[in-house]
Amino acid sequence: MEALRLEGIGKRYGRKPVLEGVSFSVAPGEVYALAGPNGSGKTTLIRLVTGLAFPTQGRALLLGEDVHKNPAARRHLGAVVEAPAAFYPYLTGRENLRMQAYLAGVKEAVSLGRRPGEDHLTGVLARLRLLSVADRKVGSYSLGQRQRLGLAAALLHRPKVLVLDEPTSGLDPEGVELVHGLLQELAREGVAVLLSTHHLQEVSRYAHKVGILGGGRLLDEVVLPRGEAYRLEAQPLEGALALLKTLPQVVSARLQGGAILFEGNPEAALRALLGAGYRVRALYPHRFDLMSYYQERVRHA
Ligand SMILES: Nc1ncnc2c1ncn2[C@@H]1O[C@H](COP(=O)(O)OP(=O)(O)OP(=O)(O)O)[C@@H](O)[C@H]1O
Repeated sequence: MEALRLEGIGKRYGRKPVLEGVSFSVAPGEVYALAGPNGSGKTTLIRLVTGLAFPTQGRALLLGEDVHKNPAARRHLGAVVEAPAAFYPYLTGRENLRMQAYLAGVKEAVSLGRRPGEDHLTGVLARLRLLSVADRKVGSYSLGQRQRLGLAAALLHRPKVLVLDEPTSGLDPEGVELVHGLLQELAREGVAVLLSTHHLQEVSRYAHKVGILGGGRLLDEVVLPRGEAYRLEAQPLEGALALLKTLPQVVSARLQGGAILFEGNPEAALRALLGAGYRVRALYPHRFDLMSYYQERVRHA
């Protein structure tokens, strides 16, 4: 089952539509990045997914449960929407997390002393490299430290879906790398991650899909190639594509701009095509440039 599913979701403020008919889904273990120019609706979408705003059309499902009809669906969710998250400045980072865990009913994080609960809290703090400041008052934290504490708080109850609005803004380069690494790790552990970002180059290293928003609509959804991708020009094109799709050594293949774009073993693909009598004009490695694609897509929207 999809971890997160949006069905034709939209939002109006008064008569002004801010978001219209957006549908997509995020599977467990998948990282979905939302991109789009300022004002395209990314934050609005994230507020809808987390139940902070109500849709004027469509619905958002977390593990099959409607977030707005059934607020308990949010037990599956970890989110950082407003940055920096609100903490008590006169309590330490650890105390703030312990209190949030208590309020959220995360039993394993509230037990005191050298018990497993404390280990869980310490583990989350360590993941965000906050152990050295964990026992300092949050009032003395830098913006980046507070932001990382916000992420730690979102992870306390081991959510199945993590939703983050611009998680790397305001972080230093090390903090940025830490967050990107952590998101990859969480995805490997099976968490579905939805994040909004302006940093396409960075997220394209590990995101599985990028949704491009423009003028309140989902303009495009790009599935990022994971393995080596190749571009192939062959005749007749449609037949060559059909043949490639039958090869076990080819992971995926599709048409793009009068050629075939595929992932898999190029030697096996070439051998099969020549063996079946296709004319192959060119075969070369393909580097997908998400930034150029995005700019092109937004310009022509
Ligand atoms: N409460 C509100 N009332 C009226 N209009 C709003 C409200 N919140 C957002 N908007 C409008 O909705 C549009 C989308 O805003 P949103 O913050 O979702 O965009 P964004 O893609 O997150 O932008 P950015 O990249 O600048 O963060 C904007 O035109 C904004 O002015």
